[in-house]
Order: sequence, then C-alpha cells, then structure tokens
Amino acid sequence: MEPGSKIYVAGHRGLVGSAILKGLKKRGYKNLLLKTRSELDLSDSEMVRQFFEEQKPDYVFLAAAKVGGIVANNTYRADFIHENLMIQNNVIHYSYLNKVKKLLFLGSTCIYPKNCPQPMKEEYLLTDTLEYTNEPYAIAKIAGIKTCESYNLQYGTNFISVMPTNLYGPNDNFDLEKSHVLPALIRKMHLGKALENDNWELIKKDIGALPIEGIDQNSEEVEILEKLSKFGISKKGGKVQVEIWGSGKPMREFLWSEDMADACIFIMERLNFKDTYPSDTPEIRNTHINIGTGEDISIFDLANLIKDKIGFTGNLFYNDQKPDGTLKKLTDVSKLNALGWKHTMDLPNGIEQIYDWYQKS
Ligand SMILES: NC(=O)C1=CN([C@@H]2O[C@H](COP(=O)(O)OP(=O)(O)OC[C@H]3O[C@@H](n4cnc5c(N)ncnc54)[C@H](OP(=O)(O)O)[C@@H]3O)[C@@H](O)[C@H]2O)C=CC1
Ligand SMILES: C[C@H]1O[C@H](OP(=O)(O)OP(=O)(O)OC[C@H]2O[C@@H](n3cnc4c(=O)[nH]c(N)nc43)[C@H](O)[C@@H]2O)[C@@H](O)[C@@H](O)C1=O
Repeated sequence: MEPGSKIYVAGHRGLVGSAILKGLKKRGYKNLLLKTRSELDLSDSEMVRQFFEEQKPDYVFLAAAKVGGIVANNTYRADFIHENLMIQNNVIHYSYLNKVKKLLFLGSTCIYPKNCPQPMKEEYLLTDTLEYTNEPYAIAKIAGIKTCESYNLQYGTNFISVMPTNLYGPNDNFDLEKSHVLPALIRKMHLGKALENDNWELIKKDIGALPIEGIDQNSEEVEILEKLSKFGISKKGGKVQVEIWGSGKPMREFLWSEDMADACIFIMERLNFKDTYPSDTPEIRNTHINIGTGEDISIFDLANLIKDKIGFTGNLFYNDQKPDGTLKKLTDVSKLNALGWKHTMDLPNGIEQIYDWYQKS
C-alpha cells in the first residue's frame, strides 16, 4: 500500500474497523474511504455496485459484519448467516469487478471444528463438524474464505483471509445479552460494584449512556434492580451477585483489537495471497492466517481477573442453563510469528485499559 492509496475500511465504527482506521492514520495513510451503515448498507448489492464503480478503492479491509456473542449467534441464527453472506458476497464480488488491488477478509477462530486438535493450525479448517451455537455464522465465514480463495484461483485476484481469535478493545459492544464475554463481564461487574456501593447515580449514568433493553434509567430504584436481575446482576440481603454464563470451564484466547489491527495492516503491507497458500496440496484448506496470542485462559479465571481489576467484591454465580460453546479454541500462531509479527498487549493490561476506556466513554 502506498501513502496515497485509496483504502476503504468497511465497518470503520466497529471494534476492529475503528482500530484499523486508527492504525492506518498512525502510519500516515490519508486517502481513507469511510461510509457509515446508513450511508452505505453493504447488504444492498445495488448500493455496493454503485459505490465501487464511483469510488474505485485500491485496497479494502472488510471489517463489516453481523457480530455477537454466543447467545446472539445462537438466537439470531438466520440473521447471522443471511447478513454475513450478503455483505461479504457484495463486497468481494464488486472488489473483483472494480479491480481492487488487495482485500482483507476476516474469518474467526470459532469456525474451526468444535473438537479441533489444539493449538489449531490453519489446515484444520473443514476437517470436522462445527460448534452448534455459531454454526450459521461459521458457515457464512467459511463461505467468505472460500469465496476469496475461489476468486484468487479463477480470476487472479489478491484477496487475503485472516482468522482472528476473540477480540476486545475500544468501541466494543457492551450489550449485556448480545456482546462477547469480556465486555459483558466488564459491564456486569462495573454495575455490580456500583450496586454494592448503592451508587445509583453511576448506575443510572451507565444505563443512560448505553440503554439496556426494557430498563428506563428514570424508573424507581426497586424497579431498575428487579430488571437488572434479569440480566444477571442482583442484590439479595445486602450481597451483590453477578451471573457468569455456563460452567466457567471453557478456555478462550483474547487479543487486543489494536494488536489485531496492527496484524491486519502488517499483512496487507507485506503479503500477497500466494504467500498464504500451500504450494503442495490440491486439497486447499489453509489459505488463511491465524491471528492470536497463542495463550488462553478459562472463563472462571477471566471472571476473577476482571473482578479483581474492577474491585467488585460480591459473588459470582455460574449459570449452567447458558451455553458453554466450544471448550477450547487456541490458535497456532506460528505462521504469523514466523513472518515477524507478535502481539504486544497482555490480558491484565488490556483489561485495565478497556475498563478505563469504558468509564470515560
Ligand atoms: N469481535 C470479535 O471478537 C471477533 C470479530 N471477528 C470479525 O471481525 C470483523 C469485525 O467485527 P467487530 O469489529 O467485532 O464487529 P462490530 O459489531 O464491532 O462492527 C461491525 C461493523 O460492521 C458494520 N456493519 C454491519 N452490518 C452492516 C451493513 N449491512 N452495512 C454496513 N455496515 C455494516 C457495523 O456498522 P453499525 O455499527 O453501523 O451497525 C459495524 O461498524 C467481523 O468480520 C467479525 O466476524 C473475528 C473474530 C473475533
Ligand atoms: C468471537 C466468537 O464469539 C462467539 O463465541 P464464544 O467465544 O463462545 O463467545 P462469547 O464471548 O460470547 O462467550 C465465551 C464464553 O464465555 C461464557 N460467558 C460467561 N459469561 C458470559 C457473558 O456474560 N456473556 C457472554 N457473551 N459470554 C459469557 C460463554 O458462555 C462462553 O463459554 C461465537 O459465537 C462467534 O461469533 C465468534 O466468532
């Protein structure tokens, strides 16, 4: 990429897109093409066609998608497969027709088989059945990787796919039901601590800044308390309890979003699709690159780490009526590390930074 290249970041207000935008600006890229969802709905093929024909971007970071945590994936199954297929089909196809020089597509480690050997190497994709809770999303993402691969092989495009682990950072989704575990636990324990201190000003400020479905910040405190308990934050006999979904046993690997963005830009600046493809097998399963830290932590330990960092002193209750999902999905990052990239942010520091960010925003 040249300093003046026209670079389109799709989804630039989301967790990953905003970090990519920040990273590109930091490196001096100035010709950045940005559209909000209301300006350009990427699931609308006519709008996408017009946009690419008019704007002719040189490079595309495809960070727009329908994204959510385990319960959102399991509940809105049709939306996750439909919207993701629409967005990626439109963006990839019109990138090809308009001669985009390079495109980066984002998969996710949850699309490896449910019982994948650990750590997960790139070639383990499509070797076994998927985790049920996110199967529709995973199938859309696998289709995205295979779309890029097929356009490269048939049309000679230069579309690269990466496979990020669970991400967190500024501009994450802090919804109590639809978000991923790390932002959800930050918010639940932040509210739990406020409840321990009877800090209703803070609780109402939090709900005002980021509405919780069905809760009016101006309601009576007893009513707010009753409704918060439906989201797993409750107070009984003076003791506050925060609910953790599942058994606490699943292991997850967490990568700071700005490290993820750095890896994406690193790959776009240095690699072509051929560098990421195996040269010796007709059965291509590993045309993508894992992005992660190579280290994981149990949800139990994560919850206690967040509890300590926030200073919440109440109880944690493990609700086995909520799904655990995949028990382990640790990336093998040797391919990326061998290219010279490694993450910089460790989890304890990342949690401190994201909690700071959350309190200020
Ligand atoms: N978060 C994670 O832990 C992981 C994420 N990924 C992948 O990274 C990518 C980005 O995810 P993340 O940043 O977390 O997601 P976010 O939900 O934070 O951001 C997604 C972005 O996509 C935009 N978007 C969604 N639908 C449309 C549409 N129809 N038209 C235009 N824009 C749209 C959203 O816009 P708006 O805000 O206006 O709705 C938002 O800016 C995804 O491909 C995801 O699968 C992979 C692994 C883990
Ligand atoms: C990134 C990845 O994200 C999704 O997969 P996931 O890793 O299972 O996502 P998660 O962050 O929602 O949960 C991780 C673990 O944590 C537990 N857990 C505890 N308490 C809360 C809680 O309060 N909220 C959430 N969300 N999870 C909780 C939860 O039960 C699970 O065991 C995919 O669907 C897929 O879309 C994908 O790509």
